[in-house]
Amino acid sequence: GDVNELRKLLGYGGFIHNLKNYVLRNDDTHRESAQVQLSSALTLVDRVLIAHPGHEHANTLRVTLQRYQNQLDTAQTLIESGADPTTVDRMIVTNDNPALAAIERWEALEQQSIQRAEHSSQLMHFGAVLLALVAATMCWRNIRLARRARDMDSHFTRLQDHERQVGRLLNSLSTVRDTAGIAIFEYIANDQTISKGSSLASLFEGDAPPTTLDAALGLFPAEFREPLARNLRQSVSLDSHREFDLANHDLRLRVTLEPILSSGRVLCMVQRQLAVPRDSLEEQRKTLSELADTRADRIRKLRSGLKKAQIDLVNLQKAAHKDPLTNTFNRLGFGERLRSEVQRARRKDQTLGILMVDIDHFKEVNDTFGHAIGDNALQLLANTLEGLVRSQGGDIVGRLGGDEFIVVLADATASHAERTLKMARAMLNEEPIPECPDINVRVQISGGSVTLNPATDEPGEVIKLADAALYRQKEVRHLNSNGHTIK
Ligand SMILES: Nc1nc2c(ncn2[C@@H]2O[C@H](COP(=O)(O)OP(=O)(O)OP(=O)(O)O)[C@@H](O)[C@H]2O)c(=O)[nH]1
Repeated sequence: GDVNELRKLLGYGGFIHNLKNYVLRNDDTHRESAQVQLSSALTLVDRVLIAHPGHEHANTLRVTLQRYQNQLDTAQTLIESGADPTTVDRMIVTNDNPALAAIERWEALEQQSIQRAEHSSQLMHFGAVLLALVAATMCWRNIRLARRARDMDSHFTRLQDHERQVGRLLNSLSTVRDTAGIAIFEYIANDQTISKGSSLASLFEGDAPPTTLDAALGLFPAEFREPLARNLRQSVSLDSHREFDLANHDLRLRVTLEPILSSGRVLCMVQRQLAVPRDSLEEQRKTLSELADTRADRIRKLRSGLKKAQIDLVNLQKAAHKDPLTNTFNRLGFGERLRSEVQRARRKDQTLGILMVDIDHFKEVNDTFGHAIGDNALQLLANTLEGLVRSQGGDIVGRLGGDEFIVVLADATASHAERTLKMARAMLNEEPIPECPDINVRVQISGGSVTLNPATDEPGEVIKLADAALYRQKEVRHLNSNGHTIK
């Protein structure tokens, strides 16, 4: 606005024009107009310079306007002093108007800055648009992401629903598989006439219901017909079931027949067919191998039990044949061994030496030192006799009861037995009874000996003879010892 105003004040019809008219016509009105225009222009420029002290074009214009003021003042002085107007005009006023050139430059500059401002505002505008675009894009992306997240959420929910549905479906499928095979045929029996239950009419799908017993029975599997007919006729309860493998299916059909009774009569028969999953081959194999393992385990246990029982039996047999205190044969064991020894001797045509032994006054040992010491005396005698017989061969030592022992010597006679008795006495004479408080006490024995010839003798009789010989000797010893046998 200032530049336009200056152009008006200084341009065509402005200061130069009025100055020229004043000089050439000496017209004060033109001079005053020129002065007003020049003053206004100076005021304007000064105002610009106050706002923009360093304004290059305003400064140039200010200098030019100062020169104009000088021209006007000089022209006025010359004109008033009567100088020739044309000369003054030629000298002072020229057609040249440097102020206009300055204004032009100023204007160009302003134009330029306006353009720049416009340019930068365009740039800013562009930037703003760009930012808006970026923001919009981001916003749009966010929206898209949010939408995708929501889509995924709902997709996930749908998947879960689907999964639940599939689960339900699978459950119901297995239920269906278990129960789909159930078919119920119901018949009402009325004596020999069978009529179909009306509520189950649909099962026959339009076929005429069976009206006779035979026709109705024909609907059941062959193996049920006979028992069903019998039960229907006899009006008794039937509880029967059969299972069939369904060919080409992994299923077994379990068919049951159940009578519905009323007042002791069969009202109707209900046949239930239940399809059950058949064990897979692998499961069957597994079950079989488990069964085999269990059986093998049981057989192993049985075997080891049997072995133990056999050992126990042998031990028991041994125990049954032995005297637990002295480990010599008891009466039972001795009898068995004697029989086999007699047979052997008979085969070999040999005789046996029999020796019966008894402790003298054994009762006194028990009474004086107690039963435990008495036991030790019995063991000492048994060990002595065992030590004198041949461990390998047919010799036998047995305890017939109490303090009475018997010795059988294979391939021997009574004199062998007598020698054994002497040796036993000699050894016992050297040996105190174990743990006996009186170390001078010795086990003293009496003995009776005989020869057993299996070819002619009866063993029982021979043993009685030996016993008699023993008691004879006992009597002699008692007599000699005067009743004092414990030394
Ligand atoms: N310590 C002990 N004593 C026994 C056992 N069996 C029997 N007796 C005892 O042995 C004694 C046998 O006595 P008898 O044979 O009648 O008499 P004895 O004192 O030996 O007299 P004689 O034979 O006539 O010399 C009894 O007192 C029985 O109680 C036993 O296993 N251990």
